Amino acid sequence: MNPPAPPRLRLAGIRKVYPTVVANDGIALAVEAGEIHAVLGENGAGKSTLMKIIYGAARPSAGEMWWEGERVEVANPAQARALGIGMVFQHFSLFETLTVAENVALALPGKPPLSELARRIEEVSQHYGLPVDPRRHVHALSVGERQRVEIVRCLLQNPKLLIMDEPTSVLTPQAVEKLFDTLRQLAAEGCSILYISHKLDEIQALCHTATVLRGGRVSGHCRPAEETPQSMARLMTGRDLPVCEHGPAAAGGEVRLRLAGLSHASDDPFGTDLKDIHLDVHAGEIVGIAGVSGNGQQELLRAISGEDIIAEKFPVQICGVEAGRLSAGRRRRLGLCFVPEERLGRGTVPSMSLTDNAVLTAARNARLVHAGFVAFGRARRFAAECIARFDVRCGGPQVEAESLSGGNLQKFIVGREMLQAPRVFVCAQPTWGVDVGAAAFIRQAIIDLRNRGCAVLVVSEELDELFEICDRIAVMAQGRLSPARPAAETGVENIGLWMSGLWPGADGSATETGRAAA
Ligand SMILES: Nc1ncnc2c1ncn2[C@@H]1O[C@H](COP(=O)(O)OP(=O)(O)OP(=O)(O)O)[C@@H](O)[C@H]1O
Repeated sequence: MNPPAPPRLRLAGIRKVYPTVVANDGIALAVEAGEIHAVLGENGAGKSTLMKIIYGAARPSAGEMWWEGERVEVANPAQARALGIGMVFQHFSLFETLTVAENVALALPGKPPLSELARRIEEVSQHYGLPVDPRRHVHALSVGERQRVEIVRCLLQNPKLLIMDEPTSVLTPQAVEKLFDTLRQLAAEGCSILYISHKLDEIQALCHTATVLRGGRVSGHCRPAEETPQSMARLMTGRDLPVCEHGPAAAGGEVRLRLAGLSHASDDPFGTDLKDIHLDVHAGEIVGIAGVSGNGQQELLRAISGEDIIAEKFPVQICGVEAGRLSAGRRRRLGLCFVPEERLGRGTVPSMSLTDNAVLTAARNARLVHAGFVAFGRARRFAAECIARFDVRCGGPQVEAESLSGGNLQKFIVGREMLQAPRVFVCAQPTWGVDVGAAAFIRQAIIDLRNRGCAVLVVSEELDELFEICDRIAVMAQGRLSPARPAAETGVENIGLWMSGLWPGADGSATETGRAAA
């Protein structure tokens, strides 16, 4: 009898030390051909670091990697690709001004003629049900289409192992289903898949096996189909998931944020113009905005936060002040705090420390400036309080924002804004990339903020999240906003229908019922 084939990938004793943290510590892992293997763990558990080591994008401090029975050292991604390892990153790595085919050409060895490449792209995209037009420019593609390009680019190299780091955070539920079909087909053809996600129901639906990391070490293995999301969360965190406590909103709070016929043309030729948006958010309530991204949410958030100054004062009113022409700083002084969707670059300056990043938005509200000078002691204490209260796993207030794992940076930004005791809190995608325990914590913190009388506006693509925390929900489609309905009086299906722009009175002008409901 032949001895069993060695696993496709085997890791032994992988260790990675960063200056302030041991990100991976003695990690062992084996993946067989055709296996879809999840890597689970809280934010900062070391998942992305481990994937980068396998893909040659980070060098381990110690440990061994075996590929189909052979000991290998992967010094860079080109070597990983030559072995047959492909990776789709959490953040896209495409050049927007190039076409799909040109982007793909950049990742392939040699210089295949573009016409030949276009034919191969079409072949692969047809075979795996991933429609992609090789001639289109990337800037004109939706996020779902861009992700298909990333996957097709990997598949053209016939990978034997595909690594996917949180691939579904930007996808609609329908696109997730399609992606899963593709991944199942790949696995059936013998490709191994390493899959990272915080969405435990997705892991259950897709993955055959799972390795759980905690604090950089392997804390367990499981078969997701035999677990529940709760039991997997317990394996990751060592405790039960908290349940959100959400009572009814206090009635009769004053209007803190009013959008009064807000129209605004987007600066971006591929952006969405805002069209006659009406909405009131009262003290002591949470209003959610649902919708597929790219329907004007970014433009709306920019118009509210002051990143975009609009033509007139009255369409944006914050705490009774007509604020449409005020700068972002002046709006913050009125009591507005804001969490943008993009963590690095807009939410924080990547190369600055957490303390300095705290000063950037909390200087006035948290009194971090005294007599015109930054009070660094206070700023450090503020950042340290944020780290402690929001359980931000990092080396301390002095570390650079870019050294935090995605979820921990999100917790820091949300904490920094909430600790300023906002009167109006506007938050985009509050739990993007955040682990289940931290997501429950952030949702409860938003509810507590509302219970203390803050007016809260949450923009999220996750309908379950909106239904869990919001008092009223509106939908954004093609630059328009539907009436906001009490969450208890509507359902996922109804909101899903409205996402295509089909709400009562959606004929181009806000209706009286719409305005009354808003
Ligand atoms: N370039 C870096 N420099 C310093 N520390 C880093 C760097 N990259 C990661 N770390 C640290 O290593 C630890 C593990 O981070 P990693 O990104 O692997 O976690 P993760 O499990 O992928 O988290 P998330 O789910 O939030 O993405 C974290 O404490 C992080 O702060």
